[in-house]
Amino acid sequence: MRTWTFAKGHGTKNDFVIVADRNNLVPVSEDDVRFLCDRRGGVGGDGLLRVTLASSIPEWNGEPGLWFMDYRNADGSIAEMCGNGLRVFVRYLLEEDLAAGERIEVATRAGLRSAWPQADGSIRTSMGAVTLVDDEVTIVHAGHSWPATKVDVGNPHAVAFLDEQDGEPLALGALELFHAPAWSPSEVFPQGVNVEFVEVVTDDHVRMRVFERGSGETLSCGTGTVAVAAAHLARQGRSEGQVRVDVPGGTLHIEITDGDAFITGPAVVVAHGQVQLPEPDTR
Ligand SMILES: N[C@@H](CCC[C@H](N)C(=O)O)C(=O)O
Repeated sequence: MRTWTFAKGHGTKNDFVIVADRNNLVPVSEDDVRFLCDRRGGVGGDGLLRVTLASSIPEWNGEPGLWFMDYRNADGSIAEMCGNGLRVFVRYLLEEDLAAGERIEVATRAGLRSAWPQADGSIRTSMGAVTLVDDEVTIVHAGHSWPATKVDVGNPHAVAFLDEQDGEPLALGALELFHAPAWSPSEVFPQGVNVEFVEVVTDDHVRMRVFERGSGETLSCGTGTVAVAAAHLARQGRSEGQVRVDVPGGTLHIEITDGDAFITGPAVVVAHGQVQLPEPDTR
């Protein structure tokens, strides 16, 4: 039996198990991640955030004195970036006195990201460049089809805007039945994809639901809100602007600029504890 210390946090109810392993000494298997994220058999979360020094990560070849956000989806898969996870990661660093200051830099698989804790308790983060890919894709499932825009936010997204023909916006019961493989055909998204369904409120305000690669439907996806904001502005012929994005778990404020994107939103650590991981042959 392995006993690990963990914390639990969330950003707009996109929730994460947080495990610190300063020198990256304790291996974490896909089974371990699935166990930790299991809402009935484990701690429960949409993903795992491992806090480790960038200098201990062989794939990181940037500045060494930073903390590295090692993010895993609930199914154990590795993702390049997690927008909500980044704010929660920074909240954890602050609370554990592992970082301080007006600007905190974090190493991630998608590169260096910055965070600015705000006076109101929210955290603003940089998300890097957003790329809208020209070729439109079609998401097809159970008799419905939606044109979608491919957006890269360090990780892959397909953004579909709903209209009247879809019935009551964002209340399509059928969405509950979706599974990621149904709308991530391997020839279009060989690495899988996160899919956002969007209802437009105004030119600067949208609502969305998201089905995340490796986690299923979640109550929020930070990179997804950035993808949606960029696609929403592009439909208006704009490449920059600010968009309020409502997700089932709350609201995030997105700013798209030339060459960077920013998320401002809440991030909290809600629990600390110890968890006993089963040995591989006793799961
Ligand atoms: N919830 C995250 C995104 C997590 C990774 C995603 N599921 C993927 O596989 O790309 C966010 O807040 O951005």
